[in-house]
Amino acid sequence: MIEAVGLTKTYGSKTAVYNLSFQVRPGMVTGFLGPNGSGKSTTMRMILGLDTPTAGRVTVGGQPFRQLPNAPRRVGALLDAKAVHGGRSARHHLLCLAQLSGIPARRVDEVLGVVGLQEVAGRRSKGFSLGMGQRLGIAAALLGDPEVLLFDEPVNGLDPEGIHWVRHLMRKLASEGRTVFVSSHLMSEMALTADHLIVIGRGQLLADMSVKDFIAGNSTGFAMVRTPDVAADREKLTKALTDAGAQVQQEQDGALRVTGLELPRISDLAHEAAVRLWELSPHQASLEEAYMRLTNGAVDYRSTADPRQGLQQPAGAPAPGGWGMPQQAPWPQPVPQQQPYGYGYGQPQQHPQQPPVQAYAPPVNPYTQPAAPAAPAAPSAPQPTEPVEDAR
Ligand SMILES: Nc1ncnc2c1ncn2[C@@H]1O[C@H](COP(=O)(O)OP(=O)(O)OP(=O)(O)O)[C@@H](O)[C@H]1O
Repeated sequence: MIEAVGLTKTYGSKTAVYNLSFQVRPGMVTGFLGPNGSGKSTTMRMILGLDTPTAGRVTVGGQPFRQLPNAPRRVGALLDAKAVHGGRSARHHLLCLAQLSGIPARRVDEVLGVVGLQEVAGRRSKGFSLGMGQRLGIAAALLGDPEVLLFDEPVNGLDPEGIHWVRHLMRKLASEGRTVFVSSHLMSEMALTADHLIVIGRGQLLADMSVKDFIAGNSTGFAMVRTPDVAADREKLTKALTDAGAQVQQEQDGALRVTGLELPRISDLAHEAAVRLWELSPHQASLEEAYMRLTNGAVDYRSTADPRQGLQQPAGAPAPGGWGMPQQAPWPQPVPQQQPYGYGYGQPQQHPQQPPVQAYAPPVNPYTQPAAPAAPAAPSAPQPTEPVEDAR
């Protein structure tokens, strides 16, 4: 188990982590989430004794990392996959780490197999792709067969097969009773991998709870309502629902996204308004939506739209000198102003890509299209070539 109590780290006038207290328990995958610069890597470095807390403490198995007997055999970590001597081969790099930690050399080939790098084990790591480097970093973390594992952005640069593999590896390690603490910005992946979440913003704890509770507590469920493609019916139903206190947003495909009313009530109101329903289904928001809503106020770095001032040429004008570009801008104009996600506490959830009802241009309702010829059956998904199982 990892335990932080009042953990604080300042760099000069910058407070990277402030008064963080949490526990990371064995037997589950704990996701560590937070916007860029929120203090995740700093926290992980303090767990591993690479940074000294300004205040508070963090222990692994009850002791500070630096006081842990045989620490490399008990804690494995992937912090920075690029922190490798590029002139060494993958096998040589792992052999060096193994020798430093008193780990038998045969273990190197085991972990090379686990991460799927056997074929390139003799190649210098400076020629490795980002994903291969990540795999090598994961191999290093597994080397000592540790009971506690920390992974900082382990799927960074991995291809879909690699992401799938990491997900299963994390879950397997946790199912063996290990403590698995993993940071990631990939919410869809975290939703599939993690059991528990610790979320920080600007160095402070925002949430410490199960994934299920996090989504339920930080998002609003909604009903998807689909009517026949008759604008008058849709408007009638929208009015009836709004009058009853619901918030109604129209989706691109004409469906209505309704919050604030239970499904039976929506059904009754549709019946009273004499509007037929083709769909009435409950939906749970995604982890990404819940995360956006929770961390909206703690984001330090937000993008603005690119105004490209002085770069746009009127149609027919000569191309800008020296660019050798076609005169027509290759993107639709004008570029819309990018808005930060607009979730606010207590506000109806506003999906950033959904236009408000008034701005709606009728889309094609797939339910009104003539039946398309049956598509050929999709071939079964090819089985990814899994790296060989850990031979321990
Ligand atoms: N050695 C350092 N010296 C000064 N400031 C630092 C140092 N390390 C981190 N910081 C600052 O502390 C804050 C937290 O950084 P940290 O790398 O821990 O964030 P993070 O959550 O891991 O970010 P990201 O998601 O972008 O990796 C940032 O503002 C960063 O600039």
